Amino acid sequence: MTEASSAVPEKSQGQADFIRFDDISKRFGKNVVLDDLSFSVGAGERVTLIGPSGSGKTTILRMLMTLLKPDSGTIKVGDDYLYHEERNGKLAAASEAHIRKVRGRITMVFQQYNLFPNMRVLRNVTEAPVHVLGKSKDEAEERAKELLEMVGLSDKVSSYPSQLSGGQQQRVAIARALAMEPDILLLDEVTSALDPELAAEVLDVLRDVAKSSDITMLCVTHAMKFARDVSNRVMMFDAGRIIEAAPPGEIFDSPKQERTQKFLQSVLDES
Ligand SMILES: Nc1ncnc2c1ncn2[C@@H]1O[C@H](COP(=O)(O)OP(=O)(O)OP(=O)(O)O)[C@@H](O)[C@H]1O
Repeated sequence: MTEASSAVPEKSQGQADFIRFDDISKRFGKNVVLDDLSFSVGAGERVTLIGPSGSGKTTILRMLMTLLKPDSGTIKVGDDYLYHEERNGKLAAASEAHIRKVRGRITMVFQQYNLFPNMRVLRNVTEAPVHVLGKSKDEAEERAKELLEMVGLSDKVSSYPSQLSGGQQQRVAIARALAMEPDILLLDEVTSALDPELAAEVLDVLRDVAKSSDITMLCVTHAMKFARDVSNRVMMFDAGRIIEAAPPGEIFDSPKQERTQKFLQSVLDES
């Protein structure tokens, strides 16, 4: 079993093991993607997942979104189970109603912004709060305007996504995610498709989000400076296991594992 300690940030008043993965395994055919993986994340903690391509980082985020089911093990968010291994070793998925409840607390921003192309920016942000959270149109619009101001796009509320740069579209996607008032924000390589300048704008917005809220963040990224600024903890994945987990200063300045050193060097060489 691979156990990564969970450092709870001083600022967090919340649960130390808000998100728990216990003995999670997942394989696709012969490809073992997650190998008996256990870790926990405290409420309000910001955790960055790093590691080579194919090491299982996105798989973890997708399981939290219930887009993907583990083969075995238990995943818990707060007091709610997403997947639960029973005594007989069988995997029990939580009920649909239960999953909906947990899903309502988690949102994810993807590498591709996935905005609705036929809707203006404002409606992109209000659509789910109105139809999923049941907010009134006025209330949703008021909040959407605040969020669009926060991401620096007040002047784009009436634009269509195709009229925006990639960085602007990604900032709309962040506003849209936050409009769902999540407890947990999952970020999957959100700047990988962007030029450095546009990526920097998006990362600045995320720095502000991290500073101004107590949202729990799990972030897959190659943007190491951002990870250093924002994270409480960095977890290094290799072949479906966490081989090292530590605060960013420690892992970036004096990684213990040779594999981590090599990976960080390769990221530096790329940039
Ligand atoms: N639906 C699927 N069917 C088959 N194999 C899959 C599927 N989804 C993921 N995989 C495989 O699982 C492994 C882990 O993928 P995952 O996307 O979690 O890695 P990652 O660490 O996020 O990598 P990257 O940085 O490239 O996104 C990869 O080998 C991938 O090819």
